Amino acid sequence: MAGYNLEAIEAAPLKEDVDIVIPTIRSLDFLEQWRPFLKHYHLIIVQDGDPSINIRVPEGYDYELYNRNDINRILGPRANCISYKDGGCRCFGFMVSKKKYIYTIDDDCFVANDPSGKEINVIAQHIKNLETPSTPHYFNTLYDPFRDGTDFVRGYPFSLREGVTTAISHGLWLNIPDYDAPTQLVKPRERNIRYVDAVMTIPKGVLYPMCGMNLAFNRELIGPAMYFGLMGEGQPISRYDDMWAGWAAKVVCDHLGFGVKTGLPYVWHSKASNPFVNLKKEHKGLHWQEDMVPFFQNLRLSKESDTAAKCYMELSNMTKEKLTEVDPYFEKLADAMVAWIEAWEELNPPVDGKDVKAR
Ligand SMILES: O=c1ccn([C@@H]2O[C@H](COP(=O)(O)OP(=O)(O)O[C@H]3O[C@@H](CO)[C@H](O)[C@H]3O)[C@@H](O)[C@H]2O)c(=O)[nH]1
Ligand SMILES: [Mn+2]
Repeated sequence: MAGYNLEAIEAAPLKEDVDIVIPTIRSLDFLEQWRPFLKHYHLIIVQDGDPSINIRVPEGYDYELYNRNDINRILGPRANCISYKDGGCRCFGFMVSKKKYIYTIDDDCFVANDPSGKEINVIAQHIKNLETPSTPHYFNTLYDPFRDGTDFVRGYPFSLREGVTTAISHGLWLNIPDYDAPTQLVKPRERNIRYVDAVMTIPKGVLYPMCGMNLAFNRELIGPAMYFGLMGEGQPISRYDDMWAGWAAKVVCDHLGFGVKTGLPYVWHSKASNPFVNLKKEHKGLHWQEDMVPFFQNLRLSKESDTAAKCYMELSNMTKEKLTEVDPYFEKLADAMVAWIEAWEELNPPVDGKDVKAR
């Protein structure tokens, strides 16, 4: 099996095909440490909060920066679908990008070291995850069979070894783990010190809690489904932006025949957000997830939905139909999902009428 070796990868793989999307309501000083790995890439900075505040971008980076005034100007009435005062605003960056791949990272994430002490090139690993197939139909017990030094194990059907195209690469975090507020409250000093040297495909039909902190995806395959929901100020829920996107994108990937991987690369997550503030923001999500997860687990998209955008419009109808009984908020979210797709298609008209179809 053709393997790959990260060592052989140039320092900035596919730099013309990747945009780095960063939501920030704080500071971009963290980019100083990322310079060796990110300096060749174009940044899309989505500035949340008060647009009159000037955010300094460290020298030497090629970037575009959008604040709330820009979002309102560009999207007009549809700007209401982009969260305010929630990291979910980052999805505006996904929409305005023109690149094939997106890497999104939080502004409190730094370069992590692997057990040998080597600094981790997150982009190189995410690109390799996205450029090699996923194996959602049958679990390989030696994990990612496309890495150097491993392969499909005995008993793995050859008819399944081609795998499927990978759409999402979900990285992890050392130090501050992405725990919900109740867990943070009972384990305030817990730190993730366990570096697991593995990349795994999330099996078809299985959902997962997607964290937006260290995440890459193929925008052409799954971009329209990566809407980070309607959260933050004026909404009854926050900090479920990435969760909503992760559940929706996974059911769309399963339907369209794309794969989702999780594991390497790691970042070093430095800031523990305030658990009491987080509890206030996410408490409805703690209840509603008991309904949202079964909703996504049980839904079936129609065969006419053969692109991510069509799947997402169908998901919006299902959200309105099935989740509004949980709370009227979901009717507003369903409408925001439609506005998101309309805005996406206005900014990203399908190239020569084609949109990426199911595989
Ligand atoms: O109102 C806001 C709050 C935050 N941001 C930016 O979003 C990311 C994540 O913020 P933060 O590091 O404070 O959040 P965590 O609890 O550590 O991270 C988890 O919650 C998710 C946020 O929904 C996040 O993706 C998870 O990893 C930072 O870049 C903040 O600057 C914002 O733009 N607006
Ligand atoms: Mn954080």
